Amino acid sequence: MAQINPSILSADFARLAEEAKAVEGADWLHVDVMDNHFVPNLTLGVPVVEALSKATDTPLDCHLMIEDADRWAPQYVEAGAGSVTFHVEAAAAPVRLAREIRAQGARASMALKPATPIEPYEDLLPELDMLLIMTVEPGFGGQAFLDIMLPKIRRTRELISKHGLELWLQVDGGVSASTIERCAEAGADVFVAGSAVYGTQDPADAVRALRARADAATAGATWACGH
Ligand SMILES: O=C(CO)[C@H](O)[C@H](O)COP(=O)(O)O
Repeated sequence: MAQINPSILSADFARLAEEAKAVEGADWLHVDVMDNHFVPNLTLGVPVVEALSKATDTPLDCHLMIEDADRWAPQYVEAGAGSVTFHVEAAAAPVRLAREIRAQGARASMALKPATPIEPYEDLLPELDMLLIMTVEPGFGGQAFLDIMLPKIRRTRELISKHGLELWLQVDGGVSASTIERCAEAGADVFVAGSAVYGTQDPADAVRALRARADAATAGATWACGH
């Protein structure tokens, strides 16, 4: 079954605990950490993640859009994240970092910006629990989905299958009712959605509807039966 991870970037930051509760039933809550250096936007850090982890039973999927990921990622595990995604462009030692995150008991995930190809990182895939392919330039919610990322999603799914890995394949940016099927058909199985969830009257229902669309698009796909 497809996993839907609402992004709190599109939530009301003055009511984060309520906004987290509004999507209980989602698989993970996606938490966008931005430092105004790696991306041109500033959001939240370790203390907010710690508070959020106490405010919801939904596990936290922290996406670090920050420099010096090697230094900071372990602190997000300590703060309560169940999955930590670092950008390969911001990590000095991605293999060591992934091993450290796993040793702390969390899922280790690596993200690629749109211009970063997957091929140089094929040998790293067994070190990861999830690979995130950005489908917008990271930094802001509400951007248009980049169709040109679909071949990269397809090639990544082929690599995962070729190596027989359990790796989850996440997409983030512009995922909505009109784009999720294309992502799912290309091989994604974990979907981050910000405005398509929090921009609706009923966020929990939006999560269910997105999951149903993704599942319908991948019915019968051999890789779509996990989780
Ligand atoms: O990482 C992100 C931006 O860098 C966000 O998670 C993403 O953009 C979600 O927002 P939307 O679904 O509205 O595109």
